[in-house]
Amino acid sequence: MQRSQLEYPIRTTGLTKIFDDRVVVDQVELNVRSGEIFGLIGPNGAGKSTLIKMLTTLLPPTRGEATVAGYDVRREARGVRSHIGYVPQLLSADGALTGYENLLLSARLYLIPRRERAARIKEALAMTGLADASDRLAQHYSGGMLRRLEIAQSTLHRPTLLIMDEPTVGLDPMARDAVWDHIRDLRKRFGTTILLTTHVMGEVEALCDRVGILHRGRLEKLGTANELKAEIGPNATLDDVFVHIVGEDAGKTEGYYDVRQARRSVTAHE
Ligand SMILES: Nc1ncnc2c1ncn2[C@@H]1O[C@H](COP(=O)(O)OP(=O)(O)OP(=O)(O)O)[C@@H](O)[C@H]1O
Repeated sequence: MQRSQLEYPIRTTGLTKIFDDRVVVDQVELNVRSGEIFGLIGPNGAGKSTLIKMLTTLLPPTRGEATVAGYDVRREARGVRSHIGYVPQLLSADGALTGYENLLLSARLYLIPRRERAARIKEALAMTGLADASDRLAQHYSGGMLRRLEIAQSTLHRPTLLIMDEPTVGLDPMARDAVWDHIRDLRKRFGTTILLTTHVMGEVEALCDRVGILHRGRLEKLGTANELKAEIGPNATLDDVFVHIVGEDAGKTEGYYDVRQARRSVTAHE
């Protein structure tokens, strides 16, 4: 079965996570289409990261079903893992290694044959605009360069699906635009399906084909940005939609904050 050519690389039914007695993800029904860039938004604590962790097999669901790249997250975790790329919220690049060495490590991790590694890494460096910085230690990279390196690391094996938890948090507008361009490029070149979480409405408008609004664990709305806005009124913004759905919890939504504060592990090597 060619699972990588599925119509829906992500399908969930009644997906639920309960920590102790607390329902953190509540019966989520989500179908992400092949080749789409899907944005998941929600206030802090809405359950976005928990949902992503279930999809990436890092957390077992309490109830419900999910297939990712055609594999069941509970029973076929290895299949899921080998067909996805995952960029977590916290820094995953190793600051004590160069950009090239980080990519080589990922190439080994993803079992890319030795004879293909150098070409794959060269292509990834060119795509992310990091070729000139490949011999520098990652701890000297800017926040935007680190993010692009991490995306390159997590897509070296050409995954069907790339899942990113807040890929542009803390980045300045130029660095953010470069990450967006890279995400679009991945979709264009390889047909990669992309699921990302964000707090930034502009990111959803600029980048995402469809958006889901998660509030207190429930997927309250799903559609294109224009569809969601049209439901509220003729001149509504996505912010209006968000406030309409999450109410006072909108205040719990962070905007930008410093990438180095949010992602400390690179400094652990300094
Ligand atoms: N391992 C855990 N044990 C108990 N509670 C947890 C655990 N992980 C997350 N939670 C709780 O689940 C809720 C949802 O957390 P989650 O990180 O999924 O939200 P989020 O939408 O990603 O928020 P943020 O935007 O702040 O990253 C939070 O209240 C959090 O405290």
